[in-house]
Amino acid sequence: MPDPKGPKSGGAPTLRDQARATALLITTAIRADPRRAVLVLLLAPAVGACTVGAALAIRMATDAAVRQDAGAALRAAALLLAAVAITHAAGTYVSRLRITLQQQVGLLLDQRLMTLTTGIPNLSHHEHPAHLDRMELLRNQRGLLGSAFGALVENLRAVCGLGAAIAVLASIHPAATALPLFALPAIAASRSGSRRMGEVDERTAEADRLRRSLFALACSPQAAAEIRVYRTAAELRRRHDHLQDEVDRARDRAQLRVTARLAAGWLVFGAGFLAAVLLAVRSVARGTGTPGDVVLTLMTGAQLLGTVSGVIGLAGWLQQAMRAAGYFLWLSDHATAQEQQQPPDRAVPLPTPRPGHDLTLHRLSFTYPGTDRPVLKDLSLRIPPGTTLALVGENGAGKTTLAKLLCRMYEPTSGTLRYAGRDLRSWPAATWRQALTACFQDFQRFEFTLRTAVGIGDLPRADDADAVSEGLARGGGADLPADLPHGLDTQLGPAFPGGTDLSAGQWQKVALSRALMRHDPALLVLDEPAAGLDPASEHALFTRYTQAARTSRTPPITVLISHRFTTVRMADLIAVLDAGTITELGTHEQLLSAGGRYANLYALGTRGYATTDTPQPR
Ligand SMILES: Nc1ncnc2c1ncn2[C@@H]1O[C@H](COP(=O)(O)OP(=O)(O)OP(=O)(O)O)[C@@H](O)[C@H]1O
Repeated sequence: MPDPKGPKSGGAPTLRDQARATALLITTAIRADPRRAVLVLLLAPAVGACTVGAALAIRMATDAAVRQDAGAALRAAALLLAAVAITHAAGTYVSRLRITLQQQVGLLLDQRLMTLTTGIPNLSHHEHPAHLDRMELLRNQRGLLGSAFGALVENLRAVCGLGAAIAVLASIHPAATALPLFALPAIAASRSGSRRMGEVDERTAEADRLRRSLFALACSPQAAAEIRVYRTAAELRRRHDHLQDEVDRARDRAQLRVTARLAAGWLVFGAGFLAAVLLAVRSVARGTGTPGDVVLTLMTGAQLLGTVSGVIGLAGWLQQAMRAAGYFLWLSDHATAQEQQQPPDRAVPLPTPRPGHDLTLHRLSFTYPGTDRPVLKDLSLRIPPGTTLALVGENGAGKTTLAKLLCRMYEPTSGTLRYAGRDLRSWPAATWRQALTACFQDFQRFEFTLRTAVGIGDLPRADDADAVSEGLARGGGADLPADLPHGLDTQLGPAFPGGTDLSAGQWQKVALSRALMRHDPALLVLDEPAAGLDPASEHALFTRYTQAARTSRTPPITVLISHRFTTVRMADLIAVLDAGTITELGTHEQLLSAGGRYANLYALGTRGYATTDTPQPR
């Protein structure tokens, strides 16, 4: 597979890639249904080879008719019946088995895909620009993974049919065995055509991804109101069509060249076919061949034509399917590479971190992979146990990025994050995450029941009504069950029959309650947790939260990102982030009396202006 960290390959899968993809498909089929897989893999080539049986029987029948040999004619008829019955009955049986098996393979690979994509310890495959197009191709071509196995089996069947046809031609005239060679230009044209079309797919993947995202945007319920207010429907359509034209033009141009080459290849095969028939006719004229040989040449040639065009059609399918399997293997390699960056297993694994220790940033810098602009620069900071640290700063200052690093969605480019004096990388990311909980700025609206949407914040207690009610009380959502038609068991989300949609603030309360489900986390990250809450709810929530933290025996370190200064001022420690560096650090009172940036932001914020981006009143 291509370098998992590198850009798109832009070329055809290598032989090694194809061998790996074939092995992946066969082993998956065997794992999915061993009996069916073995039957299909044995019967498909046998059925392919039997396809020449009918042609052989017709040669026998023709020669028997010329000789007026009734017995031989009867034997030929029996052979014809058997060949037709075996080829068609067994062929249908193999096709049915193959179709069921390819569905099973598709499902198994879907399951593996879910495990792979959610198991990667960081977000590199979702955010790295070089990976986005591949992930998009994998998502779009995922459906081909199951049919990749089908394509493999059908190719096996066709290739065995081809081999049998060559053997039959050899029995007529040694020179006739060269007929399949005349199919090579058509096969080569088809292979290079599939490769070219694959390259076009990769080249146009970005435009196609953008086109799809415009389509999704135009159809999304979230964007519906703004699209109407700003009357952007026509503009969205124009941009969508422009991208579509770009993709279509590239595909049409490539398709034209591919078709021209294919036509030339078929002309060569036609010439070879004609030569083989002339050879058979000449043999009859010279008395070295029989009329049956001419019939057999015609039938085998026609069959070869069908088989070769089948192989060509299948080759396109197979190459496309192999490409999809290649993207799967790329993700699998990427997951392995990311896994290898985790600390090696210890003989005695480090226990999950417990609250009650310092969290320190030591000369921490970070640049997003695939970019060259540092977003965090040389940050050093000690956060004592139980401290609520508020991060403030203008949009783009790097606050969310720091939150992502704390959750190990990325690792620092240089410097370290330490907990209890240990580099966070001493723990596998999954172990570190057991010690933390978080509510993100772009939190997910999980359309489950209210109980589950909150309860999954602490899976072992997800169904425990008391634990969920406690989480709701902590997250400011105590009144939600009473407001909803079926209390905790209300299905959330408009997409479900009987589902109830929530207001933006109510969804936020669900997300916050989910984050506050866990007992005793060492770290709590709250990134704009109250942006959707009304000021009274927000104030009540944080007053309750800070009081609870101060009286708890094991309060977590809380990292709070907020543009609301009424909330920020409640924090024990405030850090002002500006273009990736900490410019001010202290308590609310210390920073106010320093009269610097924080004091300025606070004055604006408490006058009702959330950030300095908002124009100041004159
Ligand atoms: N996945 C990413 N890849 C590359 N750059 C990114 C990525 N995510 C964020 N950035 C860049 O990192 C910088 C900091 O972004 P970040 O989201 O951390 O800011 P922030 O302080 O949280 O802003 P806000 O207050 O608007 O939420 C921005 O310039 C942003 O463009």
